[in-house]
Amino acid sequence: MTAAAVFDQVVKTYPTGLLGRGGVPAVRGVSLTVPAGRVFGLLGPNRAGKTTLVKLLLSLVRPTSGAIARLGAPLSDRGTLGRIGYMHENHAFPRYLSASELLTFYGGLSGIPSEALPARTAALLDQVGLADRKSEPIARFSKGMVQRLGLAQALLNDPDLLILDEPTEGLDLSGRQLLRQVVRERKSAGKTVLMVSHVLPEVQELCDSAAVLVAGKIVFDGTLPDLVRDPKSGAPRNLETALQRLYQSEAA
Ligand SMILES: Nc1ncnc2c1ncn2[C@@H]1O[C@H](COP(=O)(O)OP(=O)(O)OP(=O)(O)O)[C@@H](O)[C@H]1O
Repeated sequence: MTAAAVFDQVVKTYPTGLLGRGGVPAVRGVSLTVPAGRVFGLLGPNRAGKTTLVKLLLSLVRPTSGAIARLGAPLSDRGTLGRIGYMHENHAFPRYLSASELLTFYGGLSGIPSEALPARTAALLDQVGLADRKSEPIARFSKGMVQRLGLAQALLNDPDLLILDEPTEGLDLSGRQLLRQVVRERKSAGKTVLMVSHVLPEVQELCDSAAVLVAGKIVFDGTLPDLVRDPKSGAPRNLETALQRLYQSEAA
């Protein structure tokens, strides 16, 4: 099975300062494979470079060096973007649109045939619990409602790779339950989910494997059971303890 994403020695330094002479090293030589058909967690402290890796995969920023394969093709193959769904950590939807209009707009951009759009948007709004508010402007939505809409938007094209960046931020208990259900359904359908999250119970419950990024470098890449296993004694630890140890490797 083709990997959903392969990063090979990827470096991303954001240019800063006059004429871009300075630079923020966000990703420093990352080699990583996100297997297809699995739920993969991307973990790490703030500023570790997680969102930058996601932006590189989505061609929102360009790598400084290294190579990236997206759904089995190089980044230059833009067609693969149509097979990805992205739930952003901070949605910037036009607030004058209604939920229904927004999904219709994005559905059109994703190439969904216009005759199929009404049924698709209605089904998704129902799935995320917004059917009764579908005609109201997004400006009237709570944060959790916008998150639900963001999830619906990311699912519009039935993506082979669903990328969730801090998806549970602002979601209430039923919203979190919905998200868990969506992730499980994607996996059962053989699709890949790449999840950036600081919410450890969700990571532990949903992810098959994970990579831990610290200061732009991978410090762990493996299964969840391996992540929580104490390297010396082999005994299982809780995920928070395991991550704290890894995050301390930042200074190394
Ligand atoms: N456009 C940009 N220009 C300059 N520096 C940037 C830019 N975007 C991100 N950075 C820097 O790159 C580093 C990694 O940022 P990134 O957003 O990838 O981290 P993250 O792991 O997603 O963090 P968080 O958990 O806080 O969301 C940080 O030092 C950040 O300040």
